[in-house]
Amino acid sequence: MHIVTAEEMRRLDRITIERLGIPAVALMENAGRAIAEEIIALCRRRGVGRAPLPARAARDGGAPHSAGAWAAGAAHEEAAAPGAGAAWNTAAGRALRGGNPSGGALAGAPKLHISGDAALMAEHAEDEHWLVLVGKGNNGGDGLVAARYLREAGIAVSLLYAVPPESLTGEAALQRDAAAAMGLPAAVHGGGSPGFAGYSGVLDALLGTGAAGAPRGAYAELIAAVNGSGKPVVSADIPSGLNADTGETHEPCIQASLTVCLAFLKRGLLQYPGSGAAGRIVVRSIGIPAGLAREEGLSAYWLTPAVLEGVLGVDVSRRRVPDGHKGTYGHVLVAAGSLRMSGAGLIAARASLRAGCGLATWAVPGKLLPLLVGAAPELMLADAGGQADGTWNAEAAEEVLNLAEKKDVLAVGPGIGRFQEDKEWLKRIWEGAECPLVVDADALNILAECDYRSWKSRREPVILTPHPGEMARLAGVSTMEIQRDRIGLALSYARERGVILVLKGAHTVIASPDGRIFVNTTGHPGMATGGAGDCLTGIIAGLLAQGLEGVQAAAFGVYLHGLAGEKAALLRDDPASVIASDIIEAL
Ligand SMILES: NC(=O)C1=CN([C@@H]2O[C@H](COP(=O)(O)OP(=O)(O)OC[C@H]3O[C@@H](n4cnc5c(N)ncnc54)[C@H](OP(=O)(O)O)[C@@H]3O)[C@@H](O)[C@H]2O)[C@@H](O)CC1
Ligand SMILES: Nc1ncnc2c1ncn2[C@@H]1O[C@H](COP(=O)(O)OP(=O)(O)O)[C@@H](O)[C@H]1O
Ligand SMILES: [K+]
Repeated sequence: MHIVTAEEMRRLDRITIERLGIPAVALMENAGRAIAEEIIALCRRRGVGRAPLPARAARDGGAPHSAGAWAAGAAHEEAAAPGAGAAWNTAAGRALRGGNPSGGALAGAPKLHISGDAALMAEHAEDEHWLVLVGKGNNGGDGLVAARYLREAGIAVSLLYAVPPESLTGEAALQRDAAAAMGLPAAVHGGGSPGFAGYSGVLDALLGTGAAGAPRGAYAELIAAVNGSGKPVVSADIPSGLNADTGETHEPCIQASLTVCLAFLKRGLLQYPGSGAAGRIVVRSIGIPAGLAREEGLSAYWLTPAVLEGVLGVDVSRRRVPDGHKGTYGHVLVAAGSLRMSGAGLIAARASLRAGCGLATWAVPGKLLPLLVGAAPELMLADAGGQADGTWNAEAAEEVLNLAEKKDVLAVGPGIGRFQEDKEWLKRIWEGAECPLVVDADALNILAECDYRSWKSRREPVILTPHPGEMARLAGVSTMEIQRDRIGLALSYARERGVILVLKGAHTVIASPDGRIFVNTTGHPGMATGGAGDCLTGIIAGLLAQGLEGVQAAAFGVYLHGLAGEKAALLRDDPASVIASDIIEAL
C-alpha cells in the first residue's frame, strides 16, 4: 500500500478530477459514505454485548491496531469490510429486515434472495447520537456527507461548525446546503467547551490534509474539548492537529479511536506520535484509482507481504531449491564483538544463521577466541588479530578483508567499541570489501566522524542500520530532529549518500538511494532491549548471503525481525520480557 504526502494526495486528487473527469463532489460523496460506514460498523461492534467503547484516552499507547500494539500479525494488511453482512447475523435480524423471511418454511419453492445496504444498517441506532465537528475545508465536507448517511442509518447526528457555515465554499458548501435541506440540526461553535453529555461519539471533520500549522481559534478549542470529553472519536482522513506528512502532533491534536483515512495512507499516520493519535486506521477507497500512485512515480510504501512480493520481488515463502546445499545459501562474515561486548557479535552471527544463510563465520580479536569456543556450535570462529586485551585495532582490518574474500556478505560493528585508529579500520574495510556491507552500532559512530563520501566508491551495496541516536550522529543533528520527520530524513540521507538506510525504532523506515521508502509496522516496544538491533544486523546479512538485493534484504529483514519479536512476545506473559535471543529463536 502506497503512503503519500498531502501534496502528493492533492496531485492524485487533481489528476482524478481533471484527467479522468470524476467530479470532486463524487469523491467527497464516497469519502463521506466510507466514513459513515466505518462509524456504523463501530456502533455495531459496540452494540454486540452493549459494552461501551472505551474513549481514546482510556486506551493503550495508541498503536494503529486495535488488538494491541504488539499482537502477532498486527502488520498484515486487512481488506476494509465495514461490518458487511453483520446486520444479518441473527435469525431475528434476517426475518425483520426482509432477507428471505420465509426461510426454509416453503420447501420446494424457489427462494428469493434480496438484501439491503448492509454496510449502512445500524442495529441499536436509537442508542447512538453522534456530534459531527465540521471544519471550513473539504474535510468538513466529508463530515457533512457522513452525517447524511448516518442519519439515513437511523443514527441521530448534530452538526457543530467551527466557523460560520457561510464561509464554506465549493463542494463543502454544497454539502452544507444538502445537510440543511435534510434538516440536520446544526450550530456554530460559540466559544468555550460544547457539552458532550448527550453524545455517544464524535466525528472529527475539522482539519485534513489542507491544514497548516497548529490548529487555531475555534479549531483548537474544539479539539481540546473533545480530547477531554471521554467520548470515542472517529477522525476523517487524519486526526485534526496532525501534520499529515511528518507525523508530528500539534498542540492540540485529536486523539482518535479510529481514523478513516481516505484514498491513500498519509505518511504522518505511519510515524509517531501521529500513529498514536490516529488509533485504529482504516484506509478507504473513494474512487481515486490505486494504480495512479505508481503511474505518478510515487514510491513510498507501507511494508506488507504484498509489497514485499509485488513491489520488491521478495519470495516471502522463502522456498529453497530441493537440491540446495549450504553453499547455495551463502556465507556470512560477521566482524563484531570485543572483550566487554562479545555477546553483540554472537547475537548477530547466530541471527544470520536463523535467517537461513548456509554458513556464518564470526571474526573477533584473537584474544577472545578461546573464550568463545562452543558459544554457538553452529558458528565458525575466526581470529581477526586485534590487541592483547581483546579489543580491535586498525591492522585487524586486513585480516577481516582476507576473511571476507570468499564470503557473500560482511557485517561490521556490533560490540566492537571504539579503538585507536578505528576510522582507518573502517575506511579500509569500506574500500576493500568486495561484497555487500552491513554497518551497525559503533561502526556507525565511527562513520559519523568520517567524510566517507571522499572514500573510494563501492560496487556492492552498503546498508546502514542506525537507531535514532546513531542517525543523529550520522546526520549531524539532534535525535529530536531525526524523530520529527523520520521518513523525510531517511529519504534525503539515503539519496545524498548513496546508501541503503534502515532507520530503526518504532515503525522502522527503510530508504534506498533511488528514492524508494518502506515503513515497517511489525514489532513492538518489548523489542527495545539490548541486542535486538544486533539481531537485525544478522538477519539482514543472512538474507543478503542468500542472494537478496540490498533493499530486499533490508526491508524483508526488518519485517521478519519485527514478526519474530511478536511471536517471541506471545510466548511470554508480557512483551517487555522479550530479549534478543528470544527474537532469534522465534525466527
Ligand atoms: N477532491 C479533494 O480534494 C478531496 C478531499 N478530501 C478531503 O479534503 C481534505 C482536504 O481538504 P482541504 O484541502 O480543503 O483542507 P482541510 O484540511 O479540510 O481544511 C483546510 C481549511 O482549514 C483552514 N485551516 C488550515 N489550517 C488551519 C489551522 N491550523 N487552524 C485553523 N484552520 C486552519 C483553512 O482555512 P483558512 O485559514 O485558509 O481560511 C482551510 O480552508 C482531505 O483531508 C480529505 O478529508 C476528500 O473529500 C477526497 C476528495
Ligand atoms: N517500540 C518499538 N517498536 C518496534 N520495534 C522496536 C521498538 N523499539 C525498538 N525496536 C526495534 O528493536 C531494535 C533495537 O535496536 P538497537 O537500538 O540498535 O538495539 P541494540 O543496539 O541493543 O542491538 C531495532 O530493530 C528497533 O527497530
Ligand atoms: K480530521
